Amino acid sequence: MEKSTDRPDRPLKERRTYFDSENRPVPQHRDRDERPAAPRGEGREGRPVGPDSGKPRYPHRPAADRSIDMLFGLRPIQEALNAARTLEKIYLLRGTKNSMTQEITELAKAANVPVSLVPIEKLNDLTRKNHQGAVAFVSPIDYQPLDNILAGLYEEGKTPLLLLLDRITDVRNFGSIARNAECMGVHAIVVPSRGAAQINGDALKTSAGALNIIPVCREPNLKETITFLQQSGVTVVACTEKADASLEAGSVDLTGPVAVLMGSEEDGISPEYLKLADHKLRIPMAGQIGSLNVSVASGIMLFEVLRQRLRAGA
Ligand SMILES: C[S@@+](CC[C@H](N)C(=O)[O-])C[C@H]1O[C@@H](n2cnc3c(N)ncnc32)[C@H](O)[C@@H]1O
Repeated sequence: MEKSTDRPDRPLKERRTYFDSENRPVPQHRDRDERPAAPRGEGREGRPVGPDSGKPRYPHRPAADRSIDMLFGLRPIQEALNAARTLEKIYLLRGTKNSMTQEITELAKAANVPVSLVPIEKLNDLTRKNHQGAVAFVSPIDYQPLDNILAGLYEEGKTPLLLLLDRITDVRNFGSIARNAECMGVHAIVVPSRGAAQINGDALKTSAGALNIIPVCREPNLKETITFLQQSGVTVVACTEKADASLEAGSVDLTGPVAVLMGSEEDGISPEYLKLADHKLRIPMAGQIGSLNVSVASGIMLFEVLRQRLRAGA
């Protein structure tokens, strides 16, 4: 059986800074150069592996008003970003150029919040014309930094199991995948900043509450994320109906640190991610339809990871 971990000694790469030396969250909109240095350990782009303080590694912010799920107008959105509120996405009126929209765009970029430039009709539909050229969707969850979660898992002696979702856009598929993930022992779900399903009330409901339990990490570039994970000793396994290797053959050891990669409903897994993956596995099928629903496929794949780990006594 192929061993799934062949890079035990590779260090975590440098990443962004998320916490100061007191373990307080650093607002993500600040210029990187203004941020305090990582307290200890290696960090990608100055992002620490995590302070060894015994305090919660990724504390939740004081409860924001979760009943407000949309913000209208430039000033409220700017203030929300400055207060490090978690936004799902921002719509700005196409063609508007002023200092406030420029600032919002920069703050959003630093906070990994996708911004779309949209026609006025879209904003009017959402807000009964009361938008001043800007609408934002407030997230019902706080996204968490992947580096800290990974470092925390290693420090706690756990074997990381992560789920990478490449552009899963259907909200209910996403919720259902989160439920599978939570039930199968996944430690964190990773989604791209752009092209992921909006996390909203429907997603929470379909997840049966899993999204309140399992951390979700929003990453600006999944290609870099895959490389970072591999350099951190995590084997990336692409789950694709196009793979030659079949899951039931049991040829891949999934008992080490593993990230399972699932592809989008429309296009599957991006070729550039497939190239990077350490293994590609296919779930055998006996019918005529070419592929399973991605939520079903994730459940089967994650069950195989759990099955191997239980057998190994993990
Ligand atoms: C609906 S499928 C994508 C089909 C898409 N039309 C394509 O061309 O790839 C969505 C995702 O579910 C997973 N999936 C579906 N069936 C699978 C199978 N038999 N084996 C492994 N993964 C599967 C893969 O991750 C796939 O990218």
